[in-house]
Amino acid sequence: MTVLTLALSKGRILEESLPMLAKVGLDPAGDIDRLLRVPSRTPGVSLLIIRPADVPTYVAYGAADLGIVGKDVLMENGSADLYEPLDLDIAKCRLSVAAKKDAPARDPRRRLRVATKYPEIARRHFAAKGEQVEIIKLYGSMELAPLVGLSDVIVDLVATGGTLRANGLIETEIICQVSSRIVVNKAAMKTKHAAIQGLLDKLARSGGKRKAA
Ligand SMILES: Nc1ncnc2c1ncn2[C@@H]1O[C@H](COP(=O)(O)OP(=O)(O)OP(=O)(O)O)[C@@H](O)[C@H]1O
Ligand SMILES: O=P(O)(O)OC[C@H]1O[C@H](OP(=O)(O)OP(=O)(O)O)[C@H](O)[C@@H]1O
Repeated sequence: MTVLTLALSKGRILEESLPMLAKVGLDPAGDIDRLLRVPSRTPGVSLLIIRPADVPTYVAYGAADLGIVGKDVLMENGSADLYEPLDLDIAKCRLSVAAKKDAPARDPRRRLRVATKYPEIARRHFAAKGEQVEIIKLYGSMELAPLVGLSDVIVDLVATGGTLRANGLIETEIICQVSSRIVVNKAAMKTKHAAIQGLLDKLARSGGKRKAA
């Protein structure tokens, strides 16, 4: 019988979280190739392997009790429906503004064009500076946009800076630091408190940083 369901962000976060999950017996019990729901090595805890952007939705609706997801996704989609008790300190990067290294000066009467997968974060960032911008929503390869004149700047994740450098872009502003977080369904935190707390304690002991309440 499933006692707890944990939603994992497939891709980079899954790869980076597996060593920590293995330490506490929460890694998949078998091969996860193509499987979307798998038992973990802890009886009663099952795992969902889903796209990062879907994790907050599964947890908010209670289809999963907990999830692992990047702070970038939480900031973009809003996380008011979720508790965020632990910072796992993995998949670390930052959200930044970047532009072409040799970009010519822009006509100040024209609004800055910003290409990004994070329209809400970008809008909030520029609004806080009193700047009205035109946001162009993209789904990947943001670095291409300034190179082909689609946008003046991008808002994207930067880790080593290698992708920016390879494409002749420079980081002009850091918006915030990003790492992966544990999120918890608010109702489950009450109804399954002991099981969830036990799991959070284990993850905290294996490297997760507790967030102030
Ligand atoms: N270069 C990076 N270094 C460290 N962490 C990163 C890096 N890029 C992304 N991340 C983190 O990993 C998360 C997932 O990134 P990943 O590239 O695996 O998926 P995605 O391409 O955003 O998702 P999807 O498959 O749904 O398009 C991001 O939300 C972010 O928190
Ligand atoms: O500063 P760096 O170390 O180069 O990392 C930054 C890159 O990493 C992410 O892309 P990812 O490699 O996940 O590819 P994707 O966006 O196509 O999934 C991000 O979107 C950047 O393109």
